[in-house]
Amino acid sequence: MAKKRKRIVIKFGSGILANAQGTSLDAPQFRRLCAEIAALVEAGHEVIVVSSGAVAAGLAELGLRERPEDLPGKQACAAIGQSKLMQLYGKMFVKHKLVVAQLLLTYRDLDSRVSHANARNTFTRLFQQRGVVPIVNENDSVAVDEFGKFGDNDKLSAEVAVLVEADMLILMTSVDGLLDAKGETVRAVKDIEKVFELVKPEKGKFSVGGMASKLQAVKVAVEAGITTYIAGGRCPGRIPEIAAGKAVGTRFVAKARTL
Ligand SMILES: Nc1ncnc2c1ncn2[C@@H]1O[C@H](COP(=O)(O)OP(=O)(O)O)[C@@H](O)[C@H]1O
Ligand SMILES: N[C@@H](CCC(=O)OP(=O)(O)O)C(=O)O
Repeated sequence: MAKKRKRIVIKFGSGILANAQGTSLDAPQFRRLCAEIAALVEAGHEVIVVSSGAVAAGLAELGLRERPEDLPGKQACAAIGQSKLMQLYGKMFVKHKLVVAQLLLTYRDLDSRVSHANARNTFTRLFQQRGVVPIVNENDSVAVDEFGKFGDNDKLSAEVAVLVEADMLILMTSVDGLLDAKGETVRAVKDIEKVFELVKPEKGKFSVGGMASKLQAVKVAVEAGITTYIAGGRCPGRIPEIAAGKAVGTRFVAKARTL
């Protein structure tokens, strides 16, 4: 019998959190996404949000219109933007009597058994406290490539889903799923290896990952036995629909879990 209360990791990409110009965060969009998550928590699910958007949120303060190429520029943007991001989540979730918890992770926080266990213990304790929504991002202001950066939040969200033994991972993005060569949404994928050929090089102006990184992340999650979805983050209702098992976006079938 399907579990009624699920542990769900939901990733929001930059493209669905920034406004069209990319100069600030899209507050109405945050309001709706947070309301949909609050309804899941109210229904008894445990939800972790992996949120991009820090760099996009910091651009305007530095007088920039595009993602900076240089590392200090990106890190300064993230340092400013991360606090704006959390302020906005805090403001939206408090309306639903929910508290936000910020977890900024680097690759190093998950690459050894000890640090892995520490991170997992934090999530476990947060879930014991009903009414908390953990919000995860990469610790961009200090993580640098040569010291093992995740690089994109698709990968990070899959690692978090594995860490907490999630039942489901949902990647909310600017398209309503993986599109085939005719531009139609692929409804279900049983063999992840067969769909990499559908990836096109384009991605959102403020995004890092692109579809290739999403499929890499999906592979990690489904191989760990976690059902994964890619779905449209600007389509109202997708989050509750997926949680209820409706066929929206693209569903990637999980491999059987090994003991
Ligand atoms: N086969 C495909 N199906 C859907 N989107 C694709 C495909 N190949 C490439 N893409 C691109 O992936 C983008 C989504 O990834 P990205 O821009 O990184 O979003 P996010 O900020 O949510 O991580 C889409 O806007 C689209 O341009
Ligand atoms: N950690 C970065 C986002 C990195 C990232 O993966 O972005 P995206 O491809 O939009 O999910 C930030 O907060 O801006």
